[in-house]
Amino acid sequence: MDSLLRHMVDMTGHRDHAMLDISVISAVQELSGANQTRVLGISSVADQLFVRSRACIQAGGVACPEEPQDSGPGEPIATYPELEACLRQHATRAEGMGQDGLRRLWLPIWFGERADTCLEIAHDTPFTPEALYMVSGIVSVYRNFQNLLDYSERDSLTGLLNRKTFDDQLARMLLATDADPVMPGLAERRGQHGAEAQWLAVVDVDHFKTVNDRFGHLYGDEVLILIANLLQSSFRTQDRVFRFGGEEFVVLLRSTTLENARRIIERFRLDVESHHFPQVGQVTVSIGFTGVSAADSPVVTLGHADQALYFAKANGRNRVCHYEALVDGGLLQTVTTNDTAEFF
Ligand SMILES: Nc1nc2c(ncn2[C@@H]2O[C@H](COP(=O)(O)OP(=O)(O)OP(=O)(O)O)[C@@H](O)[C@H]2O)c(=O)[nH]1
Repeated sequence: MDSLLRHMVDMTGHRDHAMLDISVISAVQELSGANQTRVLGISSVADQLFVRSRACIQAGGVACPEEPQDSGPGEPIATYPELEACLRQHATRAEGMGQDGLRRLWLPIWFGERADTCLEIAHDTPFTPEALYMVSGIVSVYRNFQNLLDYSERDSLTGLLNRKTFDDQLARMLLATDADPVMPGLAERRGQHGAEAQWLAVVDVDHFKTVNDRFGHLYGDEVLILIANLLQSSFRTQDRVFRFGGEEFVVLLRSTTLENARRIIERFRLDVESHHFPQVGQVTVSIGFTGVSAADSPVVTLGHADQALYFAKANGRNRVCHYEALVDGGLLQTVTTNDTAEFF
């Protein structure tokens, strides 16, 4: 019992998803005597589900060997047929046998209709009912705590990440790409040339005040939710999408060439333009984007993308503008003083 309490205190002391993942697998691993425990992330890309290991621990508390962080969205769900069937049936657990001869128990963490996290426990003997009962209890605490973390990190209208998490996500992206500059397997980069970099785009709905004024705030809110959905389906799982408030969204695009970044962002702009918004009809967005560098503070980088966005707004709207190209073309000027930049 002491051990269980100690793990509960540890789990609920975290304010960070990554640390929470590690503490839940440590608890399950130690208390159930499993051979290996993993937290799996489940993501949807172009209506296909993919599974990726987010954290893993082996018997004796030994961390599993690191997996490459960015080898695409992960393994197709078909690699896990029992889990696939379990998700389709909205069930709370699935069991199967791995190629290594170990039994597998999968426990998806459901939030309403979605389960984007799943615990996987590998063990060589069947679980006793007591062990299963205890693991289910840990999973419930994990789910509640994830919910709480999500609540503080996400925008309540759209479910996107909120402004509060931006600086941290940006720092993580820069750190991860420093450590792992090569990302094989991404469709967008196949056959492309040019240096890969990180990009930040600011997306703003055009004439949104008119949408609210003509159709009311409820339809305005619906437009924001649909744009958030389009953002999530247009960008890759490695990218990060935020709602900064009002009708402004920010996207961090990870490791791609300028040509690809422009193409992906342009594709999203077109997706919005061609989407039929119920009652409202057509809605368009203007977008400014810029390269991200560890040398610039988040405020400076956001300022660059904002300047490109204002340029797009002032020059017809429903368009994508690249800050560096505008500066190179003499259409924007930047004067850098210390850590900040001023624009004209
Ligand atoms: N429905 C709804 N409206 C919001 C929300 N947050 C901000 N707004 C509205 O968004 C509108 C933003 O209007 P403006 O900043 O004038 O910009 P705009 O009309 O989009 O014009 P341009 O950006 O110049 O194309 C305001 O009317 C705000 O009240 C929200 O959460 N829901």
